Amino acid sequence: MRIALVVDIIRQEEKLIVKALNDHGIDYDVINVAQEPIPFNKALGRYDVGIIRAISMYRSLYSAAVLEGAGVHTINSSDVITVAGDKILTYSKLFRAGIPIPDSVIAMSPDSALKAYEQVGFPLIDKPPIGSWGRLVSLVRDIFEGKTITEHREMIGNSALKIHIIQEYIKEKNRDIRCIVLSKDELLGCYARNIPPNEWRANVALGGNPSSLQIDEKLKEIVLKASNVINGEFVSVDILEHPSKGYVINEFNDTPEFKGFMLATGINVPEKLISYIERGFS
Ligand SMILES: Nc1ncnc2c1ncn2[C@@H]1O[C@H](COP(=O)(O)OP(=O)(O)OP(=O)(O)O)[C@@H](O)[C@H]1O
Ligand SMILES: [Mg+2]
Ligand SMILES: [Mg+2]
Repeated sequence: MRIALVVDIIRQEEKLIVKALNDHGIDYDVINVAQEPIPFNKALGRYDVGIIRAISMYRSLYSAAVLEGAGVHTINSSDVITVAGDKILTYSKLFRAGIPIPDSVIAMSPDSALKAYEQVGFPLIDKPPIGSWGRLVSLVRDIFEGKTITEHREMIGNSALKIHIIQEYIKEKNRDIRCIVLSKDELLGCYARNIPPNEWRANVALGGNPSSLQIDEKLKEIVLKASNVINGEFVSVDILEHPSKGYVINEFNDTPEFKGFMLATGINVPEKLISYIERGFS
């Protein structure tokens, strides 16, 4: 077995994956796509599996696509990255499958965003379809803040960031829930991320404080159902707790960070991932 580990910036997570590969005595190459070009070349087929870990969504997406061209099994696949990396595409699949998501309106210009603000009502959340670590996820409390957000977004030179997901602000608990799923039907675990002072977001990157969580049947059911819908092979899922709807799926991530998860659950994620690959994806 030979593995390609695709990275751009090497985080603690990638170091832990390398350690698990070494512990299992598996042959691997680290391909840093921030430095090395990758050819459409059948020789890439020497890899059985590509573990896709670039921080940049587009680097991940296109690396997966090039490896798949040579017949490599990628985790995650370019199809999964396309959907999970884009919150609107994710919501489309989940909504169609009847899986609860935050009530959301999509606006594609500043004028339509201002209309959507009125429809949804303040306070609300406005975020772009693409992004991570909570960046640009905005709490909009009134029309003045809304006008500021729409003007700023319009100045960003990236088409996807000019699109607005305008959604209800779900503030039932001062936390969100993060789960990791492997192979679509194994829920590795979940933990709570508690929102720090002077924040509305729970991201660990923003100071969110990980704590352990009892997983109930409803949580397990919605997470696995949603993961099946988006076909995620190794994904993380963010869940919000809604006062009347119960659990709602906020988003998926196709390149899960798992430092906080390991701290809160004690579950060795890279070990599970490499064992799953070694078993032949079962
Ligand atoms: N509709 C909402 N209601 C309440 N809080 C929200 C809502 N949407 C986002 N948040 C908060 O903001 C955080 C970041 O939002 P989200 O997960 O959508 O963005 P992200 O940048 O993709 O995050 P990640 O780093 O997990 O990829 C969430 O973890 C949650 O705490
Ligand atoms: Mg995300
Ligand atoms: Mg998130």
